[in-house]
Amino acid sequence: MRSRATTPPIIQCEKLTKRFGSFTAVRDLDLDLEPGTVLGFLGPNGAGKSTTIRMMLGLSTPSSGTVRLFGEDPLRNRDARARVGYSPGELRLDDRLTVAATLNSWARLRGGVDISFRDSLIDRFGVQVDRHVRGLSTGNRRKLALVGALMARPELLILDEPTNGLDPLVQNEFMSALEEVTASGTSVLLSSHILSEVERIADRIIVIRAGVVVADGTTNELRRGAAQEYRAVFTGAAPDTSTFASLSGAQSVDSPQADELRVQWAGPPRELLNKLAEYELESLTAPEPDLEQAFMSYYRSDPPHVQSEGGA
Ligand SMILES: Nc1ncnc2c1ncn2[C@@H]1O[C@H](COP(=O)(O)OP(=O)(O)OP(=O)(O)O)[C@@H](O)[C@H]1O
Repeated sequence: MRSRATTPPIIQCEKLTKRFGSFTAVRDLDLDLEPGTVLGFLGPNGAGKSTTIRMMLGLSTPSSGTVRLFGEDPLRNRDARARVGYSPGELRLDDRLTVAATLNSWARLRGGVDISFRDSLIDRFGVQVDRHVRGLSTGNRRKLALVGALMARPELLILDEPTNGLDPLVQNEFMSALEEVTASGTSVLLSSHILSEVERIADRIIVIRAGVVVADGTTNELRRGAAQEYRAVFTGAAPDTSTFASLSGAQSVDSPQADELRVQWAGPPRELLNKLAEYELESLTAPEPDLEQAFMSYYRSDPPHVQSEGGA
């Protein structure tokens, strides 16, 4: 057995960059997906997730930098691509086919489909195989694509917003199916807007915004690095919000009551505490940030270590 340390990453991006004309959609992106792990790929609309995924699959040519899939250049090596189950964010299906014919055509293209596993997925997600693709709802189209991605038990799943359009029951069923395949060693790149879904399954999370990685770590590491809310209640009227908004760690300052300030703060709190010490405080509390809030702070503003270049 090869030791984990010597096994190359399943996907490796180094300084991966994609420009469309003068617009940079992905800039200097470094990313490793280790074998047998789930990497959550999070970011707001237009962050560059799909563009990155398309380069990983050899569907788009990088402007600069490199991407390796199973150690190979995905633009040159189709064998590497054949080892991936991919569910794209935007589904392009042949409307003339039935669901069954669509699955059969994908099975012929890639080979190696486990028919009984495919049928169990069809049952599990409630896919109606005799329907025409033309009349399918967004959710039913998505279910079809997910069966297609999973059915050959690929070594790597690349899932671009896989639960988009699914009702909560199917979403849950899909996440359970995903947990089962990851338990058996499948590697996954899971791009999503839904933080709870990523947290449920990801070993590591990368957050991308405006084409740049703004956070990379385990869920707990990211939670620790994200902004913390401090709630200060003053014995008299609260100072003006601008007094605190100008401090270097302040991301936002609100005054929900005349005697209270709520400060979203990134980094060590010394500067904030020094400023607060200039006032008479009734209480100071710092509630545990929920994950949703923690990630919102990554979405909203530049952490100090990120250099923003030219607004791209
Ligand atoms: N072919 C293209 N030509 C020009 N601009 C493009 C092209 N493809 C993507 N872009 C732009 O690149 C940026 C990143 O898009 P991308 O689809 O990768 O984002 P995303 O993170 O997947 O977003 P979403 O979550 O909304 O799907 C967007 O501003 C998009 O408009």
